Formats: sequence, C-alpha cells, structure tokens
Amino acid sequence: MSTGENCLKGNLESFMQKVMAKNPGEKEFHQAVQEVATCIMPFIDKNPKYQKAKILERMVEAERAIIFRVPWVDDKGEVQVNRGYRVEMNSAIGPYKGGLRFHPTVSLSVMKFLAFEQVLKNSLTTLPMGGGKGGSDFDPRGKSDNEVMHFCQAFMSELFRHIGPNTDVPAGDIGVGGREIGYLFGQYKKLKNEFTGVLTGKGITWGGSLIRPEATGYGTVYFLEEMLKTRGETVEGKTIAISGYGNVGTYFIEKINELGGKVVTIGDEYGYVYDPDGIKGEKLDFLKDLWVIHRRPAKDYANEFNLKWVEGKRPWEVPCDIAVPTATQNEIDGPDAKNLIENGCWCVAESSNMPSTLQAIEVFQEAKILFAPGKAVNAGGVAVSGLEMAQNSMRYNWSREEVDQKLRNIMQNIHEQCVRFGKHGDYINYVEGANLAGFVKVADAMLEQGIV
Ligand SMILES: NC(=O)C1=CN([C@@H]2O[C@H](COP(=O)(O)OP(=O)(O)OC[C@H]3O[C@@H](n4cnc5c(N)ncnc54)[C@H](OP(=O)(O)O)[C@@H]3O)[C@@H](O)[C@H]2O)C=CC1
Ligand SMILES: O=C(O)CCC(=O)C(=O)O
Repeated sequence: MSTGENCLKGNLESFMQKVMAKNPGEKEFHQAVQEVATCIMPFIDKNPKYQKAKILERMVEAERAIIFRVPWVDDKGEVQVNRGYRVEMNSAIGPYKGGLRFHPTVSLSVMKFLAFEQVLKNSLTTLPMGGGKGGSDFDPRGKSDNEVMHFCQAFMSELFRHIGPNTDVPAGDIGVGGREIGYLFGQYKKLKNEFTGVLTGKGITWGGSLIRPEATGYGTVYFLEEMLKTRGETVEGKTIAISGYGNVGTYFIEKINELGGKVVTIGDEYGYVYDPDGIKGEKLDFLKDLWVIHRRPAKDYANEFNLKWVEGKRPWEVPCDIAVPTATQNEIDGPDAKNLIENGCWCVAESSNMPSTLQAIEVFQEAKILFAPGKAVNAGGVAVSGLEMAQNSMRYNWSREEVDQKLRNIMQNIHEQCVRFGKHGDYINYVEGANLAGFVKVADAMLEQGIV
C-alpha cells in the first residue's frame, strides 16, 4: 500500500470512528455510511472543495429526525403503543422524499440508513427530490383491516405536522402499500382540509400515477437488462432466484416472465420455496395476492402448488444465473455470496435496500461478477413517485405507456451514470459509480446553498 493509500485508509477509519461515536449502536446506519464513504473519500481527496465545506460530514447528519408516540386501539378494545419515525435527511435538491416502512424491525438505525441511501438514490433519478424515510415498528401481519386503518390514522395524526407537498412527501415501503397510503392520505386530508400530492403511491382515481405499483419491480428489470447488455446477454432463458414476494418481488416476476426469463424461488424470514418450472400463470396470480393482499407466509405458496419448502434457509443456495434480493437489508451475507458464485451465479442486482453485507459485496467484487447496488437498481419506484408529484403539480395524468417509457429512460440513464463514474477498464464497479454519481449532484447543490 502506498503512503497516499495509507493516508486515505486512515482518514476513512477516523471518519467512521466519529460516525460510530455520534450514532452509537446504529449498526445498519454505520454499514450504509461505510459503504458510501469508502467510495467517496478518495474522490473528496482529489476535490478539496468538498472537504473544506465538510460535505460528507454534513450528509451523514440528518437535517431533522422526528420520533413520536403512536397510540391506537385494537379490535379487542386494548390500547396499543407503537413508535413512529420520520428522518428528513437532506433537502439540497428537493423536498424530502422516501417511503414509510411498517415492520417490527424498524428502529432509528434502520430509518437513518434508509434515509441516507435515499438521498443518493433520489439524486440518481435526476428528478428534484431530497431524501427521507419513515415508518413504525407496527407489524401489519395478523392485523384486521380496521386495525390497520386505526393505526394509519394515529400515525398520521402526528406526522401531518411535518410533511407537505413542498416539504416532505412520503410513500410506501415494506408493509405499506396502496391500502395504507389510502388511510394515511384520508387522515391527512381531514386534518389539513386540503387535497394535495402529499403522498405518492395514491389510488389512480385520487391522484396516483399509472405504473407506480409496478415501478420498482419493472425498473429493476430495466436496469438488469442494461447490466446484461454489457456482457452481450439478455434476460431470455435466464434462471433467477429472488427472496421477497411483496410489491417489488411480484412485479419483478411479471416483467421477467414477459421477457422470457424464469424466476425459481421466493422466500420470507422463515425459509424459501423452490419452483424449478418458474413462477408463471396462475401461480403468479396466486402469489400476487399472497403477501400484498393477505399478508400470508411464503410456505402457503409451496403448499398450494405442492412444491419444495426449505425451512430456515435463504434462496441463495439454489443454482441460478442471476440473483435479485427483493426483501430486506442484510439478506445476503458472505457465505451466501460464496454459495451463489459456487453455484454459477454471475449477476446480482439488488432490488431491496442494502441487502448485501459489506462482506458479501467484497465477495461479489473480488469475483468480478456483475453486481449493482439497491440505490441504482431499485430507483424506479421513487422515480415514478417523482413523476406522480409532477403529474399532481400539473393536475394532469400521463398514460401508462408514457410513464413506462419515462421509467425506462430513467433506469437507462442511471445505468449510464454508474458506468461513467464506475468503469475501470473492462470492469464496472456499480457501487462506486452509483455512490459518486449520486453524491456529486447533492454535494454541488450543498456547496451552492452555503453552510446551512
Ligand atoms: N415498494 C417500493 O416502491 C420500494 C421498495 N424497495 C425495497 O424493496 C424491498 C421490498 O419492499 P416491498 O416489496 O415494497 O415490501 P412488501 O411489504 O410489499 O414486501 C416485503 C417482502 O419482504 C419480505 N420480508 C420482510 N422482512 C423480511 C425479513 N426480515 N426476512 C425475509 N423476508 C422479509 C416480506 O415477507 P414477510 O414479512 O412475510 O417475511 C415480503 O415478502 C424493501 O427492502 C424495500 O425497502 C426499494 C425501493 C422502492
Ligand atoms: O416512492 C418513494 O417515495 C420511496 C420509495 C422507497 O421507499 C425507496 O426507494 O426505498
């Protein structure tokens, strides 16, 4: 290692030590920052204007983080108390924008890592959106429709003070789909007495955009197509392993089927299903309802179609060409990554947020397989949210074809940015490409806006 490299390593270590000391115990947040800082610090070293203005130091500090009590009454008449969050991370290039997650694993650390990733992701879309994220430790599984509605109303009864169409525009994420956005929007409208585009992912008859439900899954496929093109390949005939089977997973499968690929697994936190013939036709129709409508476990899919259910394991042990995590953070660890490669996988496109541990990323990059991070691959969802905001401002709707074409263009453009910033000879380092391309736009806006 040269003196310069040693010095950079020292800078990164001391930067991370400060981040860890200021945000104790927030391991997901530390992980997200470390991945980004590793790519950005050599760039900052060559561009001292960012160092002088302490851009990275400011970017890892949320502009605002709101934590609130969410009391509500369940169907038995018992009082339940959950915790709500909204982390407004960065508004340099637009209003805070990012989803809401309802899941028992939600914590301040999870919210901060997601909000931090969102800043760079939203920048990559080229649309004017800052980054934020929110949610609650509320678990929608096993709750009645009535309970979900009461929870959403209680959650919005505090959140409404902090958001607005020009301030902060939440959307869905894990556990928050069209139904929850409806209840949240209804309560916001009642409290504020105004009909605005304060949330995205709305119903089509009340301000939603066509293709928003499909956008993350379809966008992932459009990005994947660009990755495969760099090796002269297409989706047709490829065997693909995925994990979650919610909003992102099901629309991903739909588009892959259209293009002649085959998805052979889905999974949840209890295990996975192996379906070697591919999830197609009536099986996909069944799957679409399984989690999104009924919040039922993946095992029910295996039982329904007499398929193999593998308890307590992840799908990354199945032979495949391509792996696409579509569930949650840290769902691929170092041994999973090695398994994938040993079984012939040569492309990993992250559709969930931060699904690979730092060790897994190292394994993929050392093996020089095609590997792209969530902030690039899954940006189609928030991109179409940005298009929903644009349509709301114009009080006008684009057709399905128009939105789909814009989504495809955005995903192709994100791929080009990754190549521009991440190409080293024949190898594209998509992690570096996405981080640098996302960073530069936000950093320049922060420089121009002064120390605020
Ligand atoms: N919706 C969107 O537009 C976007 C979503 N994403 C990311 O995509 C991923 C999936 O989101 P989405 O499809 O919207 O969410 P959904 O709630 O629709 O589906 C989530 C899926 O992941 C599974 N899951 C959740 N937690 C775990 C866990 N700990 N282990 C294994 N499986 C789990 C769920 O099953 P179960 O809970 O039964 O285990 C379910 O199948 C998330 O990482 C999200 O941040 C990224 C960009 C945009
Ligand atoms: O549509 C949005 O605003 C956010 C989607 C999201 O949560 C994400 O990109 O992770």
